[in-house]
Amino acid sequence: MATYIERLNSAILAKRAPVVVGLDPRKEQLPPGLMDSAKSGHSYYSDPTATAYERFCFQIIDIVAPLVPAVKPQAAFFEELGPSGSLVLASVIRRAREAGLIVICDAKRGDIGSTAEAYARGYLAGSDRNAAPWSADSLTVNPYLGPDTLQPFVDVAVKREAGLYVLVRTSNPGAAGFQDLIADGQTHYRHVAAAVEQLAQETRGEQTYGAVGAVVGATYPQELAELRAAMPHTHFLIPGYGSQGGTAQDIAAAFDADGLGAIVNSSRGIIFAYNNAKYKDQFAPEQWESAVEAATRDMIADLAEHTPAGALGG
Ligand SMILES: O=c1ccn([C@@H]2O[C@H](COP(=O)(O)O)[C@@H](O)[C@H]2O)c(=O)[nH]1
Repeated sequence: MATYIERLNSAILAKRAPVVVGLDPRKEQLPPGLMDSAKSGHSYYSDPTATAYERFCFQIIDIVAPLVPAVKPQAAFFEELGPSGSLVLASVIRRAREAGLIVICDAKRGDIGSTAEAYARGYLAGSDRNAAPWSADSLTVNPYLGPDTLQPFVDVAVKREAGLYVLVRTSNPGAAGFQDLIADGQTHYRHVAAAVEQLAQETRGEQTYGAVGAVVGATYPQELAELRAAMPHTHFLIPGYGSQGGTAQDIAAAFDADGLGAIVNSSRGIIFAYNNAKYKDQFAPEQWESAVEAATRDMIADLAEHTPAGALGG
């Protein structure tokens, strides 16, 4: 089999796009008709919203699978629905993997070591899709509990050829509140970055990038450039492009000269593009799928034009 980074890089090179489409279904923003048809027709799930989320995500997967290497389901929107949402999350992950997509599950897990191991076993399937019930290729991880709590995730990830993305510098407006606090003359996020880079080095084998990556927000271009220099073996998952204001120019520094080293997420900007001012005039709400495709293609072209991702496959 192949490691997470080998599978991810070959998918990025095949699609010539370092783009991950976020699957963040929100009931109030679903395209017209989806909720009504889920309520009226036969459904496997007791909650019609769960049925609507599954259909919506399956349709998005079908549209984006030929265009991008990866999807990132946001566990929160599925968990919000309770047990049926958790079943849909598993089913969406499975469907995405069957479509050939790399799946980054954004669940931001973290706990004391022995509990962290259970999270890792539940989410990290890696190269063997049947190895975990939520059979993701990689998982986002919260490092707040300390370095010892990252190790169980790393051990499971290495064993199963899976990946991790540890929160280092997040995209939200209040990121600096805790992450920029100084200890021993350095910001908290730089301490986390040093630990993550160490784990990336330990797990990279012959590859440039290790199994342990970092979440770095597109909304803080200066910190992103600084972290890229400090973390040469760490793959970056970059949220904050599009809806949160991050631009392609803001994230150009994240890529290496081959256009690798980072993958950029957009969730609302793609899946709810039909509702976005840029696409509203071109597509009626019933044409929401065409809006998804147009927004995905536009993001790919934007990154190709304004970042070293233009070098992919070239
Ligand atoms: O620092 C972070 C970490 C995670 N996220 C998640 O990414 C997506 C972003 O969605 P958009 O609609 O493209 O803004 C969402 O699932 C967040 O929970 C993040 O934004 N920032």
